[in-house]
Amino acid sequence: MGDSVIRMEHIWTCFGKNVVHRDVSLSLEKGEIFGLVGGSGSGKTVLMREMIGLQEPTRGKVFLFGECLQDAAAGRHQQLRNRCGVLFQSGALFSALSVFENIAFPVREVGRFDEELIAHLVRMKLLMVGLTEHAATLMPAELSGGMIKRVALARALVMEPELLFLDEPTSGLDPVLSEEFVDLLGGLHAELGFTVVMVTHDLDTIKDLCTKVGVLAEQRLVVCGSVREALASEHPFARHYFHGKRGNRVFEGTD
Ligand SMILES: Nc1ncnc2c1ncn2[C@@H]1O[C@H](COP(=O)(O)OP(=O)(O)OP(=O)(O)O)[C@@H](O)[C@H]1O
Repeated sequence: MGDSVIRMEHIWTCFGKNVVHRDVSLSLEKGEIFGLVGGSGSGKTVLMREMIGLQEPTRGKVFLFGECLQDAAAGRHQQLRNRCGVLFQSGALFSALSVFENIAFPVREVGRFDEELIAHLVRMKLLMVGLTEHAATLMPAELSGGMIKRVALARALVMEPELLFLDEPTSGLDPVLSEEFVDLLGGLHAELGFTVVMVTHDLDTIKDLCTKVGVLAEQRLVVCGSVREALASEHPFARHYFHGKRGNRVFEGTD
């Protein structure tokens, strides 16, 4: 328990009368890949924002790297966030900046690295995500969907985060590119050992990558365990989700 990268204790989130989370608790250990699933509007994004301190739950406590965010002094949140990388759903690259400047952006924000080191960090991360140095000179409009994801991943990794947040990392990719991206992530995870929290609708990603799955339904985390536990859940949403036509095809042979 002391080694949890993230721990949430009895989280309630309410927007006026809209109760989004009702007593949600979870704990993630170092190196885990956590996949968060749930219907549209079930509160996946809000829960992820609460984990990183971008949003305050109505009740309950969030511990990031062992520190309680609610008790942490102002300014400390940013220091803790600097240990995290975030990849937003659409890639969210800055369209007016080159690939180089996009990847360098988080480094420049910290503001204590010289140009030589920045260039080195950017080059390393480009190679890490399977792009050549030539890609650094391109503008986002010149990139394919798969390349955008890779650049966004390079940017999320540039500060060598211990914890990576991915919001639907394979959305918008065709099955082949999606599989390539999942392989890339799996390889980098094995090499670098970071912890991952991802929101995803993609059952293949869950099967191939996730060590733990959380299912949000009816304001609660109705499953929080291994893929096998998720498959065994009796909750109607989980049953429908994992044992629909597609689920059965993806998880065939998994017990
Ligand atoms: N700032 C806010 N003010 C009021 N309501 C909000 C706010 N942010 C989120 N909500 C509400 O919280 C609920 C959960 O939203 P959230 O974006 O976390 O869902 P989600 O599971 O990520 O959905 P999707 O899969 O469609 O992206 C929704 O009902 C949403 O309208």
